[in-house]
This record gives sequence, structure tokens and C-alpha cells, in this order.
Amino acid sequence: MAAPLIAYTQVGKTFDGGRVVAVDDVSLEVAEGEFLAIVGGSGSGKTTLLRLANRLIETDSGSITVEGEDVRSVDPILLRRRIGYVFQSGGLFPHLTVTDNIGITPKLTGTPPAEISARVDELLDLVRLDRAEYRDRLPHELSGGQRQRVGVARALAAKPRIVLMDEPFGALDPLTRDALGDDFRELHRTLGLTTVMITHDMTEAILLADRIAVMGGGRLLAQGTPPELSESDDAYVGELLRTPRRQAERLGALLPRDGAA
Ligand SMILES: Nc1ncnc2c1ncn2[C@@H]1O[C@H](COP(=O)(O)OP(=O)(O)OP(=O)(O)O)[C@@H](O)[C@H]1O
Repeated sequence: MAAPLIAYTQVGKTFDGGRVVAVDDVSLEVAEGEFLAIVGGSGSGKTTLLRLANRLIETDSGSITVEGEDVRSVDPILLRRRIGYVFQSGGLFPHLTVTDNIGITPKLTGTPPAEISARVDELLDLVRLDRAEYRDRLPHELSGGQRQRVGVARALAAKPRIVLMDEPFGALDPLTRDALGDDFRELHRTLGLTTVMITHDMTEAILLADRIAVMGGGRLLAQGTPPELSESDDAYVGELLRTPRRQAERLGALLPRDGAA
């Protein structure tokens, strides 16, 4: 395998003076071009693990490398410009237009206004939002799905090789969620991204990701492709996989093959 683009080695993180163990001895590699989903229950350490990679949170023990460099040796601001980040609720600045939200990082790096404007148009096309209609809107004038599309465009603005996403589609209705997931998977492929996405939904993880990491109580319980995960003897991993399997079987029995669609 080529050198991993992100590598966690025996990483630990506690909060509240050691009382809360958020991430416990996690070693995990993400290969270039890979789409990795992190799945696990509430409080299992998913967000902490993700934020350690771009130093929104600092590790207590172990090490993390991004593109071969120990993240501690890189200025955190510069590191975050190299890594796109999509927040759960879009994380857009409420008082800034779509254009200004998407262009914020290029502006900070001194990109000329005309270039930023062209880049915003290109990104709106990429996330399939009509330029003329959406450029000047404020976040509260967008639907949840549209806000997430803008969040993805903003994460891609500085042309990162890596994108981290914290439950990006969690709060959306199933159809929007499905469409956005498919669109992002396509962007991941065409732009040659390396993506790490948190989701609490094992079905979404199986459908979108190449590999899945399962977290529980701060520990990495299992990792692998969906068939590899099926081999895991961890009871919680088995439980997580049973639901999509059961749903698929029931749907297969309930829906006619050439269904309404
Ligand atoms: N800044 C903080 N201060 C204290 N405890 C924290 C902090 N951030 C996270 N924690 C704790 O660390 C543990 C892991 O939290 P984390 O947010 O990483 O979980 P998660 O799997 O992302 O959860 P969710 O799915 O609910 O977002 C939890 O017990 C949480 O309460």
C-alpha cells in the first residue's frame, strides 16, 4: 500500500483532567484516495478523533501524520487550509452570503477578488447550486440540503486533497441525504479526494465508504471493508451490521422488484 495520507498511531485524548477518555489508543490509517466512514454511538469519540487530525483538538499521546508530516510540526492554521472540513450543520457564517462563505479561505490567503469570484462559480457548479440564484443568499435563505452543499463547496475552496466531514448529511430528509451522499461520492472520485466522514448510520457508511472504522467507548473496535467487518467477532459491530441487513431483507420482501419508481 502507498504511504497513508492520514495515519493515527496509538492516539489518546482525555478531557476534564483525565476523567473523560474520549479517544483511547487508536491506530488507524487512511490511504490516498480512500473514502473512510467512522461509525459509532453518541460519545464514542468520533468527532474528537476527526478534530485531532486538523488540530482543532490536540492529542495527549501518540502521533498523527498528515501527508507524511507530524501534525504537531505544522502550523495549525496552515494545516486547516490543507484539509477541508464540513460541519454537521453546515457551520456557515450566518451574516455572510453564500459567495463570502465559500470564498473565505481564498480571501484569507490573499487570492485576488476576481479569482475568488470565478472559483466560487466553479464550486457552485460542482455542488450543483445555480450560480445566479444562490450566490447572494444568506444561509437562513437556504434549505438544510442547500446549506450542506455550500458547506461542501467551502471545504473545497482551497483545493484540499483531504476532506473531513462530521455527520454532514445527518439532519436531512432521506431523499436529500441520498442525493447529497451520491453527489459527494462522485466529487470524491472526480477530484481524487481522500475523505473521512463521520456518520451514525451504518447503511450510509456501507453505501458510501470504501472502508469503515467502528468506534465504541473511545476505542477502535473494528475497521475494514463491509465484508471484512462482517467477519468481526465484536458483539457491537455485529449489532450495527444486523440492522441494515435486516432492513434490506425486509424491504426486498415487501417491495416489488420493479417498484413504483
Ligand atoms: N471539550 C470537551 N470537554 C469535555 N469532554 C468532552 C469534550 N469534547 C468531547 N468530550 C467528551 O468526550 C467523549 C467523546 O466525545 P465526541 O464528541 O468525540 O463523541 P462522538 O462520538 O462524536 O459523539 P456524537 O455522535 O454524539 O457527536 C464524550 O464523552 C464527550 O462528552
